[in-house]
Amino acid sequence: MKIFSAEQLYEADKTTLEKQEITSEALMERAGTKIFNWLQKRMQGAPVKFHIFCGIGNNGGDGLVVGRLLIEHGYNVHVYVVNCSDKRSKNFLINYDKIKNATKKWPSLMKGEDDFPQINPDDIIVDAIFGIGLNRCPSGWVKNLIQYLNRSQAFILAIDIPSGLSANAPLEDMEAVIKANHTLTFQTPKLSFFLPETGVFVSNFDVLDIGLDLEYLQKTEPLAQIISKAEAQRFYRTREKFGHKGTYGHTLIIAGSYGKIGAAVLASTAAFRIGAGMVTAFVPKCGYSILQSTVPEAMVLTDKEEEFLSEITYDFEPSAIGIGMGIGKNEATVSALEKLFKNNKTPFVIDADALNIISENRELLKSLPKNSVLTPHPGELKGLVGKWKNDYDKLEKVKKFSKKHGVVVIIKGAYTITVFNDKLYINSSGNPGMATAGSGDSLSGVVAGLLSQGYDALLAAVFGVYIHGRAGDIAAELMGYEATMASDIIGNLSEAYLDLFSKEEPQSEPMA
Ligand SMILES: NC(=O)C1=CN([C@@H]2O[C@H](COP(=O)(O)OP(=O)(O)OC[C@H]3O[C@@H](n4cnc5c(N)ncnc54)[C@H](OP(=O)(O)O)[C@@H]3O)[C@@H](O)[C@H]2O)[C@@H](O)CC1
Ligand SMILES: [K+]
Repeated sequence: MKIFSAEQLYEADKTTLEKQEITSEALMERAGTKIFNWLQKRMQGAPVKFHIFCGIGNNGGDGLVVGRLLIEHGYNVHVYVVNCSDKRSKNFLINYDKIKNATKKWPSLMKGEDDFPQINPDDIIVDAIFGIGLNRCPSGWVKNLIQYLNRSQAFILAIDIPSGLSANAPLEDMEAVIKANHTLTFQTPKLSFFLPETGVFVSNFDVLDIGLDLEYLQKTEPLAQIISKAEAQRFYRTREKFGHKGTYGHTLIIAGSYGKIGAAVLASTAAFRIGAGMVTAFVPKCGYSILQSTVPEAMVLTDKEEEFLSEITYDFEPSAIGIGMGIGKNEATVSALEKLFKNNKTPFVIDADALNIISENRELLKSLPKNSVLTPHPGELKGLVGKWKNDYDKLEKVKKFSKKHGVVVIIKGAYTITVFNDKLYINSSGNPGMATAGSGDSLSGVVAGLLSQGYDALLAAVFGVYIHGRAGDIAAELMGYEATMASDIIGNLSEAYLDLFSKEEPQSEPMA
């Protein structure tokens, strides 16, 4: 699924009206009806009280349509107009009249704090104050209203986007945003739903298809692409009937130091589980017996040092190398890394301490093999690209870094985002149970294992992140978030593969 900017959505709206020869009023009726149907399916006429807060733009217009339809179907509804300006939109005004005609009374006009209504915790609030047309921070009594609604404990359903949040621009005032329990967003989700600073206001969302012009949506380059099951199915490469272990490559995992040999174990196992034909682990001497006994399928090479890596030598041609997990930052390890990178054309996954070493020895960036996949967590990312002002600034910095060094960067987080040049791929699988030690090591093993099977760097990254997240979802379904460990994620890679082609993904489900 594609993510479009607010500007592109307005353009799509315009094209739709022209091509479908409908009025903007009809499109708003369509959008409002989608919201109403969603509610009706779940509420089934329940006598719960709805408070619908409408702004004076088209988001408010949507709120008026929903209010009218709910009232016509016998629901207990109070509609308020948050009268923050005189510049009411045309479709707001049309629907303002329509609700008056249908109900024989005007909605309540709110002009300040004295008009704030009493709201009980078991009421439902529909937030239609601002949509994607927000052009400044809510202030004054409107900001106070937003805070009042957030404090009410009532369930808040946001239309299109929680009011106060921009679709694709940074947040200026954390205190002036509706904290929605659920958001029903039109046509495509908005970029701010997926970024840590703004995504916290959108705990769950559904996408409602309002029939915007398909041709426009297909041909327009989006801000970002969401990767879910449908996309992952397309990325998957069928295993050949006459393939042999050599066909699926030989992954070299260079990982571990004294006390952190587990990182090498996890990454090697993950590389196998994702389908690498052979895996060799390169570890300090102290890791030899551990690897041989915990991953008997793997071959093991050891450094001359007992506890850390100092010189990386191997006598075969790996098809991919995963490096950095648990290696520490010993001086000898730094120069070993430098030598390894120089003139090496093997596809690389670079993780953890290898990233920290690069951050602290920036000359290493020059020898970074092109098309490497880097897998930083936020701390490691800061080391690579510098501090950022906000999540949008972060994305721009990473795009620049990716372009400059010719590498794929996986920004790990609640929604992991893969960046390659100007393109963003947002992963939809995964869960909070995966925030656990070793989860990153297993992802590096997965991506390295895919690279060695011949997936190119971007595909290995995007597909690997999806499958890894899906394995984490299956693990969490069985064990719960708290008990899920990295080895459980690896243990469920098989299920994640099987799940790719097993059953249909439910439509319009929340993506978290
Ligand atoms: N595009 C589509 O495909 C479809 C879109 N649809 C719907 O339209 C919505 C977008 O509608 P929209 O463009 O009218 O903007 P909206 O968010 O209602 O607000 C604009 C108004 O708010 C005002 N204002 C802004 N910021 C403010 C602030 N901080 N504090 C105070 N005022 C502020 C601003 O005032 P002004 O800047 O003029 O003073 C203006 O009057 C979209 O989210 C979706 O729900 C669907 O109906 C159908 C298909
Ligand atoms: K809204």
